[in-house]
Amino acid sequence: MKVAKFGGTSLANAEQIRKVCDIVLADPDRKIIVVSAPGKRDRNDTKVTDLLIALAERYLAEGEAEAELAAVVERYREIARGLELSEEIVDVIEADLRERLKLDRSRPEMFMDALKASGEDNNAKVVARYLQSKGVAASYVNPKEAGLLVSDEHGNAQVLPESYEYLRTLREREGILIFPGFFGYSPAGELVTFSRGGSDITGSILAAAVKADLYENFTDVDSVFSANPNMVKNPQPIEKLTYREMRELSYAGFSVFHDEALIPAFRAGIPVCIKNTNNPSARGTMIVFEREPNGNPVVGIASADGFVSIYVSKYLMNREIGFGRRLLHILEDENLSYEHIPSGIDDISVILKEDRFDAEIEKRVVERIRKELAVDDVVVQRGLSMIMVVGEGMRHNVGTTARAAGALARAHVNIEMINQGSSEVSMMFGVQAVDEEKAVRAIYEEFFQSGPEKKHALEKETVTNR
Ligand SMILES: Nc1ncnc2c1ncn2[C@@H]1O[C@H](COP(=O)(O)OP(=O)(O)O)[C@@H](O)[C@H]1O
Ligand SMILES: N[C@@H](CC(=O)OP(=O)(O)O)C(=O)O
Repeated sequence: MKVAKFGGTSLANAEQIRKVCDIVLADPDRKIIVVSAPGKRDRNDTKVTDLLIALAERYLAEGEAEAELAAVVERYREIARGLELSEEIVDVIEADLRERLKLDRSRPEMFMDALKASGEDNNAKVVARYLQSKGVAASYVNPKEAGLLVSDEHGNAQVLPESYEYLRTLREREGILIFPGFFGYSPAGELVTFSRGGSDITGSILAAAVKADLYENFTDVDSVFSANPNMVKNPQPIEKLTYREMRELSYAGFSVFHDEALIPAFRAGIPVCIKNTNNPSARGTMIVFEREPNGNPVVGIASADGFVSIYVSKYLMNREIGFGRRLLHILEDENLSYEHIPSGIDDISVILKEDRFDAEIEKRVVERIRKELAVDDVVVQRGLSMIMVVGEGMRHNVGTTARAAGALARAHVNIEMINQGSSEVSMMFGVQAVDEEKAVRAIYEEFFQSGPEKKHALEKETVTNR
């Protein structure tokens, strides 16, 4: 049995949905189908999830949002017409949205999640209806009734372990099951969404629960590439990645697959395949426990902007017991999580996501660090990008850091910080956001375009993350 997830771009309009259904019907093992909300039809389009956020925001602010509601309903109307479905499904969707708008607005996060999730929920109903119209035994599955239980952190849910047992019973159901991605229900029965892009997580949970032979993740590119194709022209496709490599890469900016989506499949030992809805015969990228080395220590280079660094220095910091704990405690009091902590003898930097660190929080945090930790200096630097260089082969390969740093120096990119990840399969460079693309291209050229003479032939062992 296979679980197949189709992303927003794969379901953006009627033509795409027809392709998806052809793919589903082409393989009888594709039994559980996870769908996203309709995504962008072209570069300048808006995803239905973003239309729904706009709808919820306006309704929360003004108690009225007819234009925003109409924009969402129109997307489904266009799809229903293109699929030659009766208009009745559009009425059902509009009625559903109007019901959701009646929910308690005094709890904006709950209200927002209910609206956001309608994108996948209604799309799952459309896809099921279309398959039924073709005489296929397909049915929509409601995540509540199926037992997809999640924590109650709105917009950032985590699956609860008991879900797996409930969801396992999906195996026994007849026909093709169309399951909406992106949300589950808290034990109190409230709808809660995963973070953005979270339909990938739903697919992984279901694949783990039903012990699928394969989790297929259909998107709009032939494979995962060794660098973001929006930054590097024709980057090398990747045939195979280990779970650990993919987790590092997706965490660090490969938006093609959600970084939290790997864990359920990994724990259950389910291989993941990233494939293209628009070119299903392309082999795609397989994500597995281990892969053969290919002579290149680096498999991919990811990047993301929007980071801030808090640099703290204090003479003899290394001898002060509890310094790190007290520093992190200050962040914990502000409900801040951190991303990286490169450190030296007398200094330490804490890297955070910038969007959660506004000027007010910054002032409080800096004051407390100065006062409570009696430091020599504390400097906040905003506008940073993190470049992550990833590859299992880096564990056995001396000199990878020097090659990457050399490439950055030649491209005149100033390195603000380096963190050789403890996982040994990644290294991180902090650079100014303006230099992000230049940095990615420079490292890409070093490891993927410099000719065979530069490739390290040292990597002998099978790379593994078992
Ligand atoms: N390294 C990469 N390899 C492949 N695609 C990437 C990479 N980095 C970023 N992307 C982008 O991810 C996109 C697919 O992800 P997403 O838009 O979330 O798709 P979906 O709608 O299928 O969920 C691709 O179109 C591509 O622009
Ligand atoms: N529609 C949701 C969830 C999702 O996974 O979407 P997509 O498959 O289009 O990335 C979002 O936009 O966040």
